[in-house]
Amino acid sequence: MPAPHALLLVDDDAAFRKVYGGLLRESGYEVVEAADRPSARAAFEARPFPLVLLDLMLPPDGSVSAGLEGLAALLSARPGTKVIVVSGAGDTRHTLEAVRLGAYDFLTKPVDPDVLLVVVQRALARVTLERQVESLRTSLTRAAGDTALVGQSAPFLASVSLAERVAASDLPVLVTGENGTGKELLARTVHLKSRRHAGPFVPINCGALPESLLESALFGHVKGSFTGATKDHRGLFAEADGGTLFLDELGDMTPSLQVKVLRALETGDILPVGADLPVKVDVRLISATHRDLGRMMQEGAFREDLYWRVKGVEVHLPPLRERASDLPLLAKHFLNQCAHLCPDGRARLLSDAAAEALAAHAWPGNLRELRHEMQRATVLAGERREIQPEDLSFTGSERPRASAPGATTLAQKVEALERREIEEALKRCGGNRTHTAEALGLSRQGLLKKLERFGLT
Ligand SMILES: Nc1ncnc2c1ncn2[C@@H]1O[C@H](COP(=O)(O)OP(=O)(O)OP(=O)(O)O)[C@@H](O)[C@H]1O
Repeated sequence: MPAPHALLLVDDDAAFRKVYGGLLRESGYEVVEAADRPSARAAFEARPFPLVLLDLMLPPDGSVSAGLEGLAALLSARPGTKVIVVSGAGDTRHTLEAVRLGAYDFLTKPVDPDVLLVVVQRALARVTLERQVESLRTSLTRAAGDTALVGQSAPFLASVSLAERVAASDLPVLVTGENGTGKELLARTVHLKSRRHAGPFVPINCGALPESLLESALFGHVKGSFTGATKDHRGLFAEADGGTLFLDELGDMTPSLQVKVLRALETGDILPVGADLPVKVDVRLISATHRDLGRMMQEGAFREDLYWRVKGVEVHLPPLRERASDLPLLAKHFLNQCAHLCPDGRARLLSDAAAEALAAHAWPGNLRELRHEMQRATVLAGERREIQPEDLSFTGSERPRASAPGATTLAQKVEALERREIEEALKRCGGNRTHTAEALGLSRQGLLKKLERFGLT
C-alpha cells in the first residue's frame, strides 16, 4: 500500500509557508498551502488530506475560538485526519484545548525543522498503519464468509479469473449479468483485490432514486441549494475518494445525469449541486447492469461516450441456470449462512428430493432467489433436520398457476403469471416494497413500474 504523503499547510504567515512548505516538498511530500480559514476549508473539502498542519489564529478574524471550532468541524467530518497544531509561544492553553479536541500533536514556533520532519513522518506512518488495520479488518470480514465467492463451475470461474486479473489495474470495470447473479459481490471482490483495497467501497443503486436525488447523492450539494438542503453534503463521488465507486443499475440512469457522470469521469472533477467550484476526486469506477447497454445505445437511451468510458473491461456473470453444477454448493452455503434461524442453531441439510427440485427450477432471480429460498425453507423446516420439497415455494401446492382465466395469448399468460408472482411476494413481505423487489430480483424502481402497470399501487 503506498504511504500517504500529501498534507495541507495552513498558516497566514507567507514566510512560514515558504520555508516550511519548501522543506517538506524537498523531503518528498506533496504540500498544498492555505492562508486563511475559508481557503483551508475549501481545500480540505476538495481533498481529504490525511495530515493538516494548522495555525489556530487565522484570517479573516484571527480568533482562536473560531480556529478551535474549525478544528472540531474538520475532525468531525473526517475523524481519521491527523492535525498538527502550530502555535506561537505562550499559547499553551489553546494548544492543550486543541489536543483535547482531537489534534494529533502540536508544534510551537519557532519550529525546529528536524522536529517538524519527525512529527510529520510519525503522523503519516500512523495514517498508513490505521489504513492497514482497516484493510485487515475488511479482509477478515471477507474471510468470515459473507463476501466469499462460492462456485466451481467453468463459466463462473472464468468470470472470477477475469475480474481478479483486471482488479490490479485501475481500469473501469463493467459487470453485466441478470439480476441476482452476484454483480455487487464481484465488484466488492475487485475492489478488495485492487491497490485501493484500504480505501472505501461506495455502492449506489442508480435505479433506486429519482434523478434529482441521485444527482445530489452522487455529487453532493451545498447548503441551501434546494429546499431541504439544510447543510452541505459531500456526495458519494467524494466519499469514494481514494477507493471505488460502484454504480449499480447504471442502465437506469437518465440521459441528463449520464452527461454529468461522463464529465466527472473525464475531468476527475465533480460539481456539487449549487456549488461554484468543482472538487477533485480520485475514484475507480465499477458499474453494473442487467440491461443490454449495447442495445440501449443503439436505441439512443444510453450515451455511447459514457458506455466506452465505463466499460473498460466487461465481466459477465452467468445466470444460475448456466452454472447448474454450482447449485448444491451454493444451496449449502446459503443454508449455513442462515443457520442462526434454526431452533438448534445447526444448518439444515437438503434431502435428495429437495435437491432434485432445486435442480429442476429455472431460477429467474438467480442467487438472490436461491438465498431467499434457503432462508424460507430453513424457517419452514422448523425442527426437521432436512429440507423437503414442500418447504420450497415453487413446488407442490404452492406452485402458482401459470395461466389466469381469460388469458389466451402467451403474452397475457406471462403477464398473469408475473402479476401473481408479484402479489404473492408482496404478501410474503408484508407489503414492504424494498423486500419484495429484492425477493423478485428486481430493482425497486423496476418493481414500482410493474405495480403501476398492474394497478397494484
Ligand atoms: N458467488 C457467490 N457466492 C456466494 N454468494 C453469492 C455469490 N454471488 C452472489 N451471492 C449472494 O447472492 C445475493 C445476490 O448477489 P448480488 O447482490 O451481488 O447480485 P446482483 O447481481 O448485484 O443483484 P442486482 O442485479 O439485483 O443488483 C447476495 O446475497 C450475495 O451475497
